[in-house]
Amino acid sequence: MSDARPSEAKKKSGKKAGAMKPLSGIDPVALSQNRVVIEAVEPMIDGGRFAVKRTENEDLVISADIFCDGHEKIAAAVVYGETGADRWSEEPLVFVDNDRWQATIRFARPGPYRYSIIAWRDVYATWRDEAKKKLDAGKLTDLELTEGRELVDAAQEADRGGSKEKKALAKVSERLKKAAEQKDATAQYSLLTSEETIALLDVAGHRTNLSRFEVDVPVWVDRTAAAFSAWYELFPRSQSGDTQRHGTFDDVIQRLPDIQEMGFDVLYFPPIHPIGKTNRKGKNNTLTPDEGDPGSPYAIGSKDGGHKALHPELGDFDDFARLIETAGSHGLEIAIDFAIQCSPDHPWIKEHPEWFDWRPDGTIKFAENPPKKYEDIVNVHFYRGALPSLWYELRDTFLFWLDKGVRIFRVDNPHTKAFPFWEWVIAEVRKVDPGAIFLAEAFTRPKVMKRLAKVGYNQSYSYFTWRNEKAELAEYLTELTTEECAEFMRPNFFVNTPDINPVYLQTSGRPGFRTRLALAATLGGNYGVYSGFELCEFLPVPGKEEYLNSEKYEIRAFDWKADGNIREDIAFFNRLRRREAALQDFRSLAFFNFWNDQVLYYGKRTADRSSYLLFMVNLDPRHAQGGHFEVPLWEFGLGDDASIEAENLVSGQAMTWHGKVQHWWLDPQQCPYAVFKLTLPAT
Ligand SMILES: O=P(O)(O)O[C@H]1O[C@H](CO)[C@@H](O[C@H]2O[C@H](CO)[C@@H](O)[C@H](O)[C@H]2O)[C@H](O)[C@H]1O
Repeated sequence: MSDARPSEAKKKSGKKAGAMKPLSGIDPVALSQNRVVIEAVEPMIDGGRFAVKRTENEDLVISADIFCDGHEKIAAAVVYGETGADRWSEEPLVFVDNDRWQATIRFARPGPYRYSIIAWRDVYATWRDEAKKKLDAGKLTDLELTEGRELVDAAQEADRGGSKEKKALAKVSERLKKAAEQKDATAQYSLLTSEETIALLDVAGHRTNLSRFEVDVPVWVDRTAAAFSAWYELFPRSQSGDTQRHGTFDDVIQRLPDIQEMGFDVLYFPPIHPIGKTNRKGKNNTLTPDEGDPGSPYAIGSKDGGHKALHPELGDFDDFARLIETAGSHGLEIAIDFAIQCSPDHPWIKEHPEWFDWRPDGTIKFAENPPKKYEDIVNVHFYRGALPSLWYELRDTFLFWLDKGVRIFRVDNPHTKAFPFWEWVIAEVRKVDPGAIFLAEAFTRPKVMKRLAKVGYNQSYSYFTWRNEKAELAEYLTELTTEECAEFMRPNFFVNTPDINPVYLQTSGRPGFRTRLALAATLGGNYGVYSGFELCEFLPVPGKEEYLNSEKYEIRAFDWKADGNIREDIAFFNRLRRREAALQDFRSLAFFNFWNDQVLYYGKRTADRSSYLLFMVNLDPRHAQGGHFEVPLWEFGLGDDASIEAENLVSGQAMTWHGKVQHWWLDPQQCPYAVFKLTLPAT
């Protein structure tokens, strides 16, 4: 049973070993400690370079391939704790299949954590296994019992367990000795295999050939809102109800009950800072503004201040504080835009010329996101003279707004800024508030979007806005929910934005708005709506995805309860999201068969099936679509002919589906979606 140590082996062999100097430089004694292999650890991002993301109390299922040479038993555990903490916890890994082991852990509070895996040869379990086989074969000898007793004795010397366990072990050892003196094999065997002795050795016994996975895998834990939230975006200046009067924070306060009624969690504003005059844009993105045109709020900075100032016509910091507080009392958290760019009138340009990229003719290039041109703003530079002073100023700007009660930041165009800056500044802000949330507004190449999520962004804009067909929706959602990116990237499914008036919505009428709402609210953990969506606003600048008379360039007024609105649909889905746990886990998604390419059919569920929802969405806004579909009876352990209760959550009608194949019909003029809650029939 025991491993002969090299010196003992040499003594026993009686021969003189050759020159014991490794030619390869590899010390065989040190290497022999790595008998237990730990590999293919999941989840882990880029070898541990970036953190896996979870929310507070969300399951983190960890798995790894763990094995050892020979046939001996092994044991393994996840060790985990807060980054930098002195003491970590331990959770045993359980063998699954094919050398794969698994454990589930959770973290209760937002912050940085780490986990690793340890594994060892479990010589005591191996002894029990062999002793049992011999006992069953009637061949258990004194020798086996002696080996068992030696393991208990050796455990007393191990550097594990406390004085309580050591005392208990000494007692077991004493009892074993007595039984051995009395040649009582039965007593020895039952004591050596008793639950008490097993538990004692578990806590205090040697861990032979203990291996530790070489990486302490980082895990970032967010508050729940990072993964599950419904956003509503509005321009505060358009909330007065009068195009001739600039809206104020108090006007926004007046609108809070209305937004609460629709059930949103986050109320997000485009920039609320002073707006520059130089190169100001006029209505419909023209470069010839009329006197009195308010300009794009993204053209930040004027004589009234920059990123730490408020647009004077919106109100002052007292008004803003009142808005934050009142929003909170309506269950709404305020998110603001963080757009690192400057109007040519921004105070930074004079105060910190070194932060900008001056051209030989003494000008600064205006910003663009090809093919879009932003003639009214210039970008800062992130290196050279801007490093590190600009980085600290931006960090302090985030902290400034944290101090004002803002904890959610939608960051404009982060892919055009430096990745290292984001990694640094997000870490800095999280030191002050681990619950701060950053949403990356980057519509760019997939790998760039993923990198932003890896360096710390909690949420990401996505391509959802342009995925309309059944196959492309299923393919995109499958990627987001099942591939590696699901461990670190959380999309926010915006149905529209002030920059995106999707062609589908321009052409689909009210049914299309209801369809896109149903998809975003039920497929997305996070989803968002830009105001006007509830009114089915769709008028585009001809041939473009831009809204005609966009609020980006003028003050608008809306009748928020105009006929034909879809506020009830929005409220329905937001209520459902809050009530049904199945909708709160973005990844609990499965697509099922509906034999019609115009109907997307999918399910969301909790692990215990206590919340199990099915969704059918007609993607064709013009025609009724129907067909046969499969009821996932197998998910409940039922056969194809079994029955299941299905409650239609749209109509409230309860029904029983008998058998796996059923039929449904979706008329977009009536309702383009159906939602069913499944439960097993009462027995
Ligand atoms: O470039 P994106 O498509 O990611 O859009 C975001 O950033 C733009 C620049 O900040 C912003 O554009 C708006 O503001 C500009 C500066 O004032 C202005 O020139 C553009 O015409 C206007 O659309 C866009 O709104 C934002 O979402």
